[in-house]
Amino acid sequence: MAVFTPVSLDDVSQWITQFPLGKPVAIKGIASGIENSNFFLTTERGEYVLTIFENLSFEQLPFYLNLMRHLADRGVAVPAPIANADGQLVVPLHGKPASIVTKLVGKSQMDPQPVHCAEVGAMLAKMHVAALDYTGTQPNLRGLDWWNWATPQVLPFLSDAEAHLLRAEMHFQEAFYGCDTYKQLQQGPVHADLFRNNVMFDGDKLTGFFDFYFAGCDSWLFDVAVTVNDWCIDLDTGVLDTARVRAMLDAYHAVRPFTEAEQTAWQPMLRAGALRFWLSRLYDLHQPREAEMLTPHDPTHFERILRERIAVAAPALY
Ligand SMILES: Nc1ncnc2c1ncn2[C@@H]1O[C@H](COP(=O)(O)OP(=O)(O)OP(=O)(O)O)[C@@H](O)[C@H]1O
Ligand SMILES: N[C@@H](CCO)C(=O)O
Repeated sequence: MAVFTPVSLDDVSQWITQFPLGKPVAIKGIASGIENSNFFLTTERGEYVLTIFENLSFEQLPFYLNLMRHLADRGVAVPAPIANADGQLVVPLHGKPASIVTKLVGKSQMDPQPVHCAEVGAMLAKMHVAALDYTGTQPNLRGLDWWNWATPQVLPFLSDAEAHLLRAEMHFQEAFYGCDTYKQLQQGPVHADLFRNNVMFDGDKLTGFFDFYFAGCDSWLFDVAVTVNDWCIDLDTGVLDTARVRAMLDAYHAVRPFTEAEQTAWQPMLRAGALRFWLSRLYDLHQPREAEMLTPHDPTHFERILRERIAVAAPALY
């Protein structure tokens, strides 16, 4: 159940007059999602998603919502945030920050085929290019600095073999992030959490990326690695499926050609993408936030992926 702050039609009838959306007709809580309270909101003008943010603040949210607005304005398939009469995308509701965005058609594709991976690859490249002139700045808050901070927090809970892997991989990634090739990688706003459950499909057609709340500025290649590590694997083993990897990378490359530096950095970056989620899942498991309500994701999934990426070279970028 993911409605932490209930909202009724009565609650929104006055509140919504600040938006150019006409009268509200229906509101329905969305059960999935673990971070925020989400609702499908139907008004005279159409269908929208209303989100009440349970953890992010009024100061933090503009980076994400302005980025989504920027992308939507440039034809990238993302929910378009709706501004109120004062041009604000984030406004209080029941004392918490809230926003309204357009509703994407379709559902998540949890058993992706090469055709879906190609759609994701092409839209990801389009998104990277479209975000280049976005003026908001924020680092990836789950980047190398966070890994360095989180590592000592989780080490006491790990077996010797896990601790050895984590220390060795942190050492490897520190060296990689410091090398000349890494410094040549194109950086810009990235989604950084583009898993299967954060993309909507209508049949085989991609209708949108959503859940931008881990977005930040990082290398484009990191975004590609995170996405490949979720969309193009056998979920039981973490082994890459060459047909899906090729479909995603070729479609990306056709929109925004990969560079030589990216080709060189590809194998270590896939390891970085696996380490990031191994570490965050370990952290959420061993250091849960107060009031955490749901079972954390399984860290061993990403430990397996990391070991696999170390042992077996992935298909080349191009
Ligand atoms: N713009 C949208 N259009 C259609 N459906 C949406 C939209 N935004 C969210 N949803 C639906 O709401 C669900 C929850 O959204 P979301 O994943 O963003 O929630 P969350 O609380 O931020 O959770 P989590 O961090 O677990 O992903 C999604 O799985 C999706 O079904
Ligand atoms: N995609 C993340 C959860 C945060 O959205 C994970 O699978 O660990």
